[in-house]
Amino acid sequence: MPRFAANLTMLYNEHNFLDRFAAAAQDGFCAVEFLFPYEQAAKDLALRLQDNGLQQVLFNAPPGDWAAGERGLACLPGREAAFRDSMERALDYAHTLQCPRIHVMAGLAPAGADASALRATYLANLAWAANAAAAAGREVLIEPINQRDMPGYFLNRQDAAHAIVQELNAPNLKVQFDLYHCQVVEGDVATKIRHYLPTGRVGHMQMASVPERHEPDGGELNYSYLFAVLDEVSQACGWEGWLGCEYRPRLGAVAGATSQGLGWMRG
Ligand SMILES: O=C(O)C(=O)[C@@H](O)CO
Ligand SMILES: [Mg+2]
Repeated sequence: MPRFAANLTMLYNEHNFLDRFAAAAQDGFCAVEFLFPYEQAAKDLALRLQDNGLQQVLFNAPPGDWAAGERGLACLPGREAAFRDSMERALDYAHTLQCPRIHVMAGLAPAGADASALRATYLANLAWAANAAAAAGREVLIEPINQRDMPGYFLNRQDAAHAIVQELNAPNLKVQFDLYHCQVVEGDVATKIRHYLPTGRVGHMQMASVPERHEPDGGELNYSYLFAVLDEVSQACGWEGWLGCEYRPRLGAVAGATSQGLGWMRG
């Protein structure tokens, strides 16, 4: 079976954020990820990891003003200074959490913006971020996200993400391959696992059912089949990454909802 990481932003919402670590460990997870940790002190998070025998495998750099609608800064001309500040903040957290990888969100394409100017800004910011992260021994990840969930998001397709990683040619810049977004945008998920994992450009994976973004035991993707493909391909090419459980439990945030929904993992 793949190595599963619990996404503490989406799972265990029946608990306070800091209590989600223990809940995940009790359910058998040994790794966690989350989106934005910045409301908590890094040292408090590190303590929860340590107390519960967990490793942090991924989190996101600050995405700009989320409440105002921003979804990352990396492709936005004129926001380079804010982007660098966000990356430095993320690297500080990564150091305390001993987290090897940081997801850097691209941002929403401003209406009417010149796509080539956005791409040039994105590439320049990613090159800077990869360089800063390399000095700290971390990886930078970029994730294609579907526009149904995030209208206007700049990076949507696997091939576009891989083209950028190839163009920048920084060994610590990789793709975050979220099977949920891949299925929504382009499909052919098993073939893409077979194609992209052996390239060495995939740094992390995530999953959820489609279209509901619930547990991976229903909807239009057959995860039993995809886990077997992932196992086979990982073994053949030596891929040793994590598969983040980035879904909203079907039962919501009622007591025990996340644990009750984990039958797919136990089976
Ligand atoms: O939405 C996703 O998928 C993610 O992985 C987040 O990090 C970005 O919203
Ligand atoms: Mg994702």
